[in-house]
Amino acid sequence: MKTLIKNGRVYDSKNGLEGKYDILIEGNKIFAVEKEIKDQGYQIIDAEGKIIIPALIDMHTHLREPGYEEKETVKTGCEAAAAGGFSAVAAMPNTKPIADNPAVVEHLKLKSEKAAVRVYPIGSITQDSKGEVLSEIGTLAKTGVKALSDDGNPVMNSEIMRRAMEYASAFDLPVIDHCEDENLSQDGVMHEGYHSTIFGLKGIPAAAEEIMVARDIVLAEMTGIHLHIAHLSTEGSLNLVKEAKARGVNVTFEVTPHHLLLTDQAVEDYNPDTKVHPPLRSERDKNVLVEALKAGQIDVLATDHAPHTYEDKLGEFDYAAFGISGLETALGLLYYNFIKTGIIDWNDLLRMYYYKPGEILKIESEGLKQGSRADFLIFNPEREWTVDKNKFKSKGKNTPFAGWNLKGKNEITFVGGKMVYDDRGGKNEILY
Ligand SMILES: NC(=O)N[C@@H](CC(=O)O)C(=O)O
Ligand SMILES: [Zn+2]
Ligand SMILES: [Zn+2]
Repeated sequence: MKTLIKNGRVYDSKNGLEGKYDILIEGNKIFAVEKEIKDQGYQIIDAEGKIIIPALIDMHTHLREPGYEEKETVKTGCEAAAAGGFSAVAAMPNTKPIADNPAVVEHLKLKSEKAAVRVYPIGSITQDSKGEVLSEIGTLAKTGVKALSDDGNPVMNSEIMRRAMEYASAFDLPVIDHCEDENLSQDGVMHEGYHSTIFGLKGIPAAAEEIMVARDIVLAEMTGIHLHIAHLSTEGSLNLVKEAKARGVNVTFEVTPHHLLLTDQAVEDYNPDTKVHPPLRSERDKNVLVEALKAGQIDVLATDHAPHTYEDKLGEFDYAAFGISGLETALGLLYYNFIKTGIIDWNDLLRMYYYKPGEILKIESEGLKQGSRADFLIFNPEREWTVDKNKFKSKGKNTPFAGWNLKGKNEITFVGGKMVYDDRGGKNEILY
């Protein structure tokens, strides 16, 4: 049975598409994309007034399984991804146990088989992500990890990082680093600056991130590997990466929606859902990141979806867990704040949230063309909605965006030719 999506406005400039097109899908593939396809008894989805783009790829997601199933499971995390308009996520290895060996990676692959979206495993750089002994990088590569990262933790020892990069290059894997000098961040809980002083909270200076970004760039230059900086959040880090790129260093970076939209001022009510690594930064940092977004200088957008339980976030700000549950708000926030306002367009979004992550992870990301996998989303730009964490598919209700009123929402996600999410008329349904 073929399905015909009619009358949608399609954006995918890489495949020469911008305007009204009909899309015919058969099995898991796109059979045709044409100005008009005649109905020959197909199953029809009317996308009049809707926008169709390739479904997004989130290269920084925490699925928490195995070990922290109370926070999230592969099933719930992938449902959240489907609802958010993603067809694929890359899963960070900071589970329990850490994905530093083939058994944990195989477990994830098995769990992912029945999930709503595709899952690409990331292996840890060091055993138990302790930063002391390298993981078995060759074995991890054979198991199919798409990158290496100790995310959640920095690799403090520069010698270990150097060796990790050398091994990674032998297997053509990018190294994704969570840049944080722990001697500087210590037990800080928010960005160090005016607001941390006023709120009486221990700060994490911008330098804690920037020093590690600088070190990693030096090591990437020395080893020639592809370095990817996770959740870049400061002006200083951005400048370091820009300079390195200009010198020809193979470095890319990602920015999260929350660092583009919130500042350290958001911590003023001591809401633990504003507590995240790296911390929400200064107004200036945020503005500089938005300028970079506008100038086309950001490589990748990524959620850093970090779900936690209510209990993990309960109590005093100082003791709450770090992290924001981001998969179900990312696209709505980015559309309403940056696309609708003309700061970026749909093709910019695709470059940062589909093509570049696909290229970095070396995974299929061919967009909307005949013969490619039918992974796309149907977005309703007129739909008004309010972020309601109780409607999240994710177990992680920890969002600082609760109650935000947005216009424009993902309504349908197709993964491999199958509709996995349907929110027409507010159904908010996952379909298997
Ligand atoms: N971002 C966070 O604040 N938390 C992440 C870890 C990480 O991305 O560093 C988590 O795993 O909870
Ligand atoms: Zn991190
Ligand atoms: Zn993370």
